[in-house]
Amino acid sequence: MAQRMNNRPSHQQGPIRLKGRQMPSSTTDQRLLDSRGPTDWVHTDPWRVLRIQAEFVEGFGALAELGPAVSLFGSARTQPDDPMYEASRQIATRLCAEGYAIITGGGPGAMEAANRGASECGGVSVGLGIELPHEQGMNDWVDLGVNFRYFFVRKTMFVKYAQGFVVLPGGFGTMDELFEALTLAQTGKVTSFPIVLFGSAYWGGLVDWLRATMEGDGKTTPGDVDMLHVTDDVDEVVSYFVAEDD
Ligand SMILES: C/C(=C\CNc1ncnc2c1ncn2[C@@H]1O[C@H](COP(=O)(O)O)[C@@H](O)[C@H]1O)CO
Repeated sequence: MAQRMNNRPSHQQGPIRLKGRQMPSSTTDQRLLDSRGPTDWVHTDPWRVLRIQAEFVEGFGALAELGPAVSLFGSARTQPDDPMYEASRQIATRLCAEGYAIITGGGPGAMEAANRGASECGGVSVGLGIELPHEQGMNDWVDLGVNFRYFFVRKTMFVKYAQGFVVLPGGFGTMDELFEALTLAQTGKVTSFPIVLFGSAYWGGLVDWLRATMEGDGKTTPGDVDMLHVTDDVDEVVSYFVAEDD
């Protein structure tokens, strides 16, 4: 059968070849660059899903090769003359000397102290910042900083890239981070995740309540509260993590 000659012009669009009436009057790049159109879609959930994906991609990319790390939490309001500021700095320095990177929320107070300890020790000082209504900016001691729009994306990073948590006295933000880790450990979503509460005077009352009232009322299983290790001793914090790794 004779081959039908067909030299009509064609348009290649990625893997697709178009001819005749299927040919577009402009290129994909022209449509991308020349037009604006309505902008409402920027404020819709499908677009947010892409932004959320982008945050995960950026976070995973920045932290994938971090090596062993500990996340330190504590009040954004801890002042440099508060003994807990120095404690946070010391804990970070000592963990850094054992080869751990230090991850914090990148803010002021106990976070700044921990980043300072890690940076001064020559280790990896990570800050996972969060967009807040009153912009604070990252503390000056963060050497590797990632800023997040979404709390839940940021919280994934704290858990995914750390071997455990050290929690210094703090407010709602600190409690949120502590109880997220406890819930993940209790439900088996993370295995072997040491959580140290530093400062027995601050945490003792909460731990007593968790045992006497929450566990006493059957709302947790006996033994759940033992996931929390309370101490006032920096050496003990360090040996708790080092022993876990052995
Ligand atoms: C409110 C103040 C500063 C807020 N800046 C913060 N920057 C980064 N991360 C923060 C900030 N505030 C809270 N966080 C996170 O929660 C934890 C501390 O919260 P708390 O309520 O102070 O305990 C901390 O670990 C961060 O991850 C200045 O006054």
